[in-house]
Amino acid sequence: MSKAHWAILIDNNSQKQFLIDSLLQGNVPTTFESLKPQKGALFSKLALEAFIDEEERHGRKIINSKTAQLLKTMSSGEQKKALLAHILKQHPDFIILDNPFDNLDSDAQKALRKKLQAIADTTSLIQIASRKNDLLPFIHTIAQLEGKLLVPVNEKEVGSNRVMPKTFQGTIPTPLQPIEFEGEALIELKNVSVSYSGKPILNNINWTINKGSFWELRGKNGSGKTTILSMITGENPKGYGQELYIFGRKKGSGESVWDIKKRIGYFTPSMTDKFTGYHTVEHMVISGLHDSIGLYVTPTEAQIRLAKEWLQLIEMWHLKDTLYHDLSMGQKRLVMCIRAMIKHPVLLILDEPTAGLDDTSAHLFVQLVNKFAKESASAIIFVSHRKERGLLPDRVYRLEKTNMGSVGKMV
Ligand SMILES: Nc1ncnc2c1ncn2[C@@H]1O[C@H](COP(=O)(O)OP(=O)(O)OP(=O)(O)O)[C@@H](O)[C@H]1O
Repeated sequence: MSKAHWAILIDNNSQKQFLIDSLLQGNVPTTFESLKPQKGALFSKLALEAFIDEEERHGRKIINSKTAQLLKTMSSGEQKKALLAHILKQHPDFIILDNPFDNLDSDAQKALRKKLQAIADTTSLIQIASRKNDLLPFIHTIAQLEGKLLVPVNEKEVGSNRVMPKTFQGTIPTPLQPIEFEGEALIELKNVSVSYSGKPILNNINWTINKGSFWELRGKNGSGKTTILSMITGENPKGYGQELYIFGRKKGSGESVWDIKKRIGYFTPSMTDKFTGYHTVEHMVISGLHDSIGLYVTPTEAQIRLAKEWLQLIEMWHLKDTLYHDLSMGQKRLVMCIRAMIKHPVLLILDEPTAGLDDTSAHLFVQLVNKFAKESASAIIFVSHRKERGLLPDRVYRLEKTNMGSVGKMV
């Protein structure tokens, strides 16, 4: 007989971690009574991060023991594949799939759907989903997680991704001290190629990012998006000896990493998924002016005023004294976004910023990015796998995989 499966829809108010912990500890809500004495496994970004941590701290390779490559350096698709293979080897009775399709391109999503369909005969699946379009078609028992409470949902009532249109009132606050940059081209890659251990990843990439331009960077898993970003932020040594110009200076010509960092605003969800500090919302926003996550110095009056304007813009001023830690996921993302924007960086990089957000929160996030693009002089690179509805980039730079490494196409 086939196994029982469940889908749990979550939004900003869902206490997802509470549900996951309860299920794994055998403290299951009545809906899941049949799972009680059984062995569960977790397929999630956090589970992956725990393995990456283990590797970094103790040098223990667990899910990637068969390859020489560090888990941290694998693409999202490669990491998820390794995690699923590891889980299946343990033969769990049930698997909790926490937003399993996040960070995966359409082919990888298709392959994962097929795989999950195949294991559904022998293993119970509990899919936690922020986006309704992600629901697995063979799961018919659906509930909404409201706080800690599971509320059954009729399958027919699960609508498509309809979201309330929302626009932000007011204007983007101006910076305290604009960061100057003379010249038009912020970043130039001329015939840049990268390979790892002889495997070509990027093949003759030509891409110029000019002042004030708004780019979406697209490409399948493993196409080299992170590799390009890490060269732009100065963290990847592969840029040395190549025609790579960062804020007008050739890579390796004595540029300081600090000079690069101060001109860049950066946000990717993993920056804060593991952040455990106790800082207020107001201090988190101000910390963007110091390039730290969390504030470790006393803010000035002007900084406090500026943070107020930003928090008013996103309608979160009333939460200024709330601990960042206690915000919902959607609220956290908006706060981290304005933290990256507050200094009006010359270049703002948002790396898959909407992963894990429900439809409404993702929509709000996109509106804020569009608004900033329109009202500021900053250039933006927005990386996403999903065609993010409503995003209005000027141009798209797409990496297309070939056997000789990815080539770039401007769309
Ligand atoms: N330090 C490294 N050593 C070996 N291989 C690496 C290293 N860093 C990246 N790679 C490989 O380079 C390829 C491109 O990885 P990258 O992370 O840039 O892709 P991506 O487009 O960002 O993928 P994703 O969307 O899945 O995050 C992958 O196959 C990855 O395994």
